[in-house]
Amino acid sequence: MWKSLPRVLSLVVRGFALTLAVLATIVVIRTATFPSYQTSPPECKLTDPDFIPADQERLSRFTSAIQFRTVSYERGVGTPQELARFTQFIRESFPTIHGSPLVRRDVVGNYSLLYRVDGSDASLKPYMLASHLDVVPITQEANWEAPPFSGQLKDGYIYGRGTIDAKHSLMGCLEAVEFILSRGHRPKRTLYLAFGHDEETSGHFGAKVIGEMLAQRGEKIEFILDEGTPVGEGLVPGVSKQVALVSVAEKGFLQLHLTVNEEGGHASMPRSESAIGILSKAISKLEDSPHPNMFKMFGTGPETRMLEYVATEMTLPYRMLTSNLWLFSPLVGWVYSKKPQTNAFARTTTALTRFNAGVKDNVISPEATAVIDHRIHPSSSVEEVIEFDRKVINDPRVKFNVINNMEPSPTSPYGKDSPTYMLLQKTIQQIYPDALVTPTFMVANTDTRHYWSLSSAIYRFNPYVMTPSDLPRFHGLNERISVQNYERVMNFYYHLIVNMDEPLEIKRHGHEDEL
Ligand SMILES: CCCCCCCC/C=C\CCCCCCCC(=O)N[C@@H](CCCCN)C(=O)O
Ligand SMILES: [Zn+2]
Ligand SMILES: [Zn+2]
Repeated sequence: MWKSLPRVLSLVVRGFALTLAVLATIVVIRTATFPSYQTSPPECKLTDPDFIPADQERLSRFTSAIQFRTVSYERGVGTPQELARFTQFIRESFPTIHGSPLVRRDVVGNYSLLYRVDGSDASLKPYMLASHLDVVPITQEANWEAPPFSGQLKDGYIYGRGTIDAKHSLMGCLEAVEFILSRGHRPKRTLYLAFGHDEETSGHFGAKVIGEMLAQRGEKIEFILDEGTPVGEGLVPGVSKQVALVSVAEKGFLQLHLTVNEEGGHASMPRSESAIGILSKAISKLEDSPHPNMFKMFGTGPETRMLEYVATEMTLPYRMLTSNLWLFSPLVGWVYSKKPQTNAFARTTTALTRFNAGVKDNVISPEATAVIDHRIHPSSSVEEVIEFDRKVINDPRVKFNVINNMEPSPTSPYGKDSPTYMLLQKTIQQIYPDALVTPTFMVANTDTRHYWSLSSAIYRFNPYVMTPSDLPRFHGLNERISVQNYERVMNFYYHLIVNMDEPLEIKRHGHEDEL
């Protein structure tokens, strides 16, 4: 038996080498032949006279919009007087829209706005552009480079709460419609503009009511475009070109309230465990046990499609990994887990957002509570997340209470078979001729959850450029937008509305073979 050992070892080594050689060959072939999902930009860009300039008048309207302190604090707790003033400002600032016989304006839930611009061809299904009037509260006001409700212009940027979330798209849509109507143009297809007033606190009194109202009217919408992911610069690992990230789905969420009740008492005679200690251990376990990495689970959801769409444009190492996710998805998953903004695409995330306990320095608190904010990956579910957390905590003294939840959204159609996705892609390329376009999903939430029954084609996209250093400005310090980006925003919506005059099914602009 020992005599044959060298022969067996040699066979094993050869087998191993052969397997490696076969794998390497497959990897090389796939890297070299991986398909490109990109199309060349359309030739017909709108020319100068057809371009909306970010002139003094438009910038001043945008600045004024930022100056309204339309803050949403908690569900049902907002700033009604500011909202009323802001909607009045909108009415006065866009006289053509508000005076047009083609436009119907409904005020919904006291402050939200729903506009219907009647198209000339009633046989076409309407589409909808959405945004919101409200903003999140200010933090660290003293550290802002310009006052947060000033709309101050500084070094080519407009500063203020709402500049990127999301008064840019609210005002951009209105500027585009005002521009089109003031030129005497009537769109072929009916267009809705839906602007909720409490998106930042879940849209319960705004978008939800708009959704119900349209559903009651029996309205079916061709496609919906709301705020969302941006044109990323340096956001997608391995891609140096700009990447327009079009969210075709949205993560779910689960806000969990955890409570521990134990005996309290005098701080001089503590028991071995306290409510605070038990809850601290529980949430520390949650932080130490992230939910499964979907890349490592060989995911086939939007997270992998997002990468495959830009694979051919990646630097060689990333290109090789992405063209061979069948082999390397665990490695890609590991890379993505390293940064918060990419980790959010890899898994269900766990954020510990509140921790409350104790009333006095020398009193042992009988109760400790915490809030966990999970954002649920499209391939998981609310039930799976609760089950996972219970197993990780594994302590019956920690009581679970679901505050609020939503399953991940359905995925909207994308790619060459979806005329609406291709129309968005074409419009994006008219504004960003050098950008790649890829489907992805939203890691945060939007008002679109209230519109699921109205349309199966729901997209979330912000037509401005963002770099990694811009991400903390979302809900954060020094929120700002460049004048150049605001101009792109207005022109994106304008181009989109013009493009919607073409029949959706028909291939356009000499790119027939690509559509
Ligand atoms: C590999 C690709 C890497 C991409 C990098 C990340 C790109 C992400 C960029 C932007 C995401 C911004 C998210 C903006 C969210 C705006 C919506 C929002 O704030 N929604 C709130 C709703 C709150 C409702 C109450 N529960 C939220 O989600 O908290
Ligand atoms: Zn927003
Ligand atoms: Zn927001």
